[in-house]
Amino acid sequence: MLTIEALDKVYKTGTFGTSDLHAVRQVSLDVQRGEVVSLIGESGSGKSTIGKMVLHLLDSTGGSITFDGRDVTRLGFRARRDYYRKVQGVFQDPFSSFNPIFKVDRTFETLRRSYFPRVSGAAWREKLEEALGAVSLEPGDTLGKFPHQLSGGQLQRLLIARALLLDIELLVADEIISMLDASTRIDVLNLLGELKGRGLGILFVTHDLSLGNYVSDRVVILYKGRVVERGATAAVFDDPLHPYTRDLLASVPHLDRTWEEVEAEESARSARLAGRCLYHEALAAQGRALGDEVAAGNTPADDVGLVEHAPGHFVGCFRKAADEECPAGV
Ligand SMILES: Nc1ncnc2c1ncn2[C@@H]1O[C@H](COP(=O)(O)OP(=O)(O)OP(=O)(O)O)[C@@H](O)[C@H]1O
Repeated sequence: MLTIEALDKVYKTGTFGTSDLHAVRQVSLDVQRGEVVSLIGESGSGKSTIGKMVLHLLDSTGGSITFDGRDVTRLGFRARRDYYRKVQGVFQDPFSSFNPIFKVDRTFETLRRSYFPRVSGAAWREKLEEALGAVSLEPGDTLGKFPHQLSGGQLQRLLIARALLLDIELLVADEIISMLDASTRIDVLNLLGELKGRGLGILFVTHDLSLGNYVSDRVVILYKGRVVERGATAAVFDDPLHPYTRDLLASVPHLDRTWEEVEAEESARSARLAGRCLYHEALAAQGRALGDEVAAGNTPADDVGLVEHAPGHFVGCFRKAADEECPAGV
């Protein structure tokens, strides 16, 4: 459904826009129907920039984004409208998505005017109640209220309901639960699970590894704008290969294990992987001469800058992720 290939974003910064900030580098990933893919990385790793490019809120600098095979990086007005019927985003702060001086209903009315001008009042009401039901909200509890009269979780559900009114196929969920309290978080996560069960594809943007683990089928680990590892959630979480992924995982508290157990496991893994770069080893095993491939202008991997270390489990160069260049020049 959604395919991103070698996506790049350079922001112009500085007073006169003379400096470049390379926020997203050669990122490739895909999201299929009925699948949750988590984009995980620390603050500043480029997650939101990718989400915004998918939502056409930002232009990319290079690479491609296709939806069902159609390039969506350059859309005209009408094509953009059609795209937004299928792809919608929900963001971190639900309060800032509503105008505090209007009742929440206004958000739905705006949508109705833009997309459903010919739908009768009764039919619209039915459709709205159905969408609210899908996110477990009672119309009587939420409609007719001002944003400050509702909780963050209720507002976030209203935004998801708004997206559902368009029969979307892909939801970009950017840190949508970071501002919610623990019990509401689980409700919203479970809701995402239900929506996925109904065939929705979800690109779930988070800095929180445990959330990524909870909801997603596949994870993409991002570091300084670059994908360093990606694969099935269980594969990446059970056998993290890239040092950055391992650092991220080691920093998550485990309720079921003592700190000593986690440390022992991590030092055994570090010893196993010490001094090795699985990226280069895998390429060597595939009999590829890195230098020759690069000189020929080829991408020396199955994916941009990644090798498939195990089926579906991709890893990048261990050193390129840091600011230093890859010693093999890839
Ligand atoms: N409009 C902009 N102009 C210039 N630089 C930007 C702009 N937006 C983001 N950046 C920079 O691009 C990099 C990636 O930012 P981005 O917001 O995508 O990261 P993120 O992983 O989503 O972080 P967070 O989790 O904190 O939102 C950061 O260094 C950020 O400062």
